[in-house]
Amino acid sequence: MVVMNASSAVPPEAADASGSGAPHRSGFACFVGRPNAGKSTLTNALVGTKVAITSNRPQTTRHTVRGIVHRPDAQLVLVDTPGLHKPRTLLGERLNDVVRTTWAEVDVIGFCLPADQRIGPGDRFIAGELAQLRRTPKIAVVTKTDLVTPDALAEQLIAVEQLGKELGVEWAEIVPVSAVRDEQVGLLADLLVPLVPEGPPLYPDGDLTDEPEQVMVAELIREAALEGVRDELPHSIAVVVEEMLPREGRPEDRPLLDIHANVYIERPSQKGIVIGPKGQRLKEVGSTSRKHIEALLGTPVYLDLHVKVAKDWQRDPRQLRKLGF
Ligand SMILES: Nc1nc2c(ncn2[C@@H]2O[C@H](COP(=O)(O)OP(=O)(O)OP(=O)(O)O)[C@@H](O)[C@H]2O)c(=O)[nH]1
Repeated sequence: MVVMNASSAVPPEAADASGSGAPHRSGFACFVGRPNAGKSTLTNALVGTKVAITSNRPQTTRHTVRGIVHRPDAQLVLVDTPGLHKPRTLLGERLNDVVRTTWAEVDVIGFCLPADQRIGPGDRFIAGELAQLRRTPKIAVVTKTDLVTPDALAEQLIAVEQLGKELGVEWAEIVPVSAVRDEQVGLLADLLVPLVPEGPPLYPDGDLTDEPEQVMVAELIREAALEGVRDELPHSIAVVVEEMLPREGRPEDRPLLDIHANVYIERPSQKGIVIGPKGQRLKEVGSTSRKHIEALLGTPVYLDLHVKVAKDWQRDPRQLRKLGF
């Protein structure tokens, strides 16, 4: 596969990334891109563990989830943001604010563009915003390369280079990857590392994320609750973990973590969709998310889920705060 050097922003020591002489580097990177561009999947692939939340529905990453790539020569802290989009609700505006704040704080930005989608108005909107961030280096990441032919990929790489020229964004690199096939993911890390400053590790070895556990657990539940829901429900579900406590009186070698969580919807009419006939759907949501939570936390879990209505929570500032926005 090709890597195109759009400019020569990589300092010389990059050639010796894993070599003994190179100084240790550490810093923050974030992936931006339109909804469904593959940002979360790429974060997971780089970190090697499921930390960000993926879904085949757009706009599912609400929280800024960090994954941490530990290497002998560097530590990359990955910040995963929601997609930037034209805001229609208060929640939409808040999400965009989160994205812009994140951009201004990171050392390098990866702009994700799916290989199988034509560059559209959404991508141009983001590229235009990126052009205004003069000092932060940007890598264009062409994602999902496994979905296209080599010819189509080559065309997309050229289109991305063209997009940069047109809107005045200077790409430090343009790199094609497939997160699903784990192709060029390591190379992407190699290209990101030289763009973060020299410095000691920011997080202890072994940490994958500093997102509070409760938020990650809530995201796993939300992801399961969204699965298979076809209409506009994705924008109407929020999950809050009320309590996470080790069950008392358990033998030391057989611990159990009690988790109580509320699934919030906007209208009573949505309750049936989430719960399903005879509660079957909610049961599945519970057992699916429980498995993921157990894998994440490494302990058996008892999960107690309740569905509640928080009327029009997307438009109400007080509700938004309560739900963590
Ligand atoms: N074939 C293929 N599919 C991918 C790849 N990366 C992501 N996908 C799929 O694309 C869809 C969207 O991926 P996400 O990682 O959730 O995208 P995102 O950009 O984080 O999406 P938002 O959270 O909505 O902004 C999912 O169905 C993924 O499985 C890839 O390398 N190859």
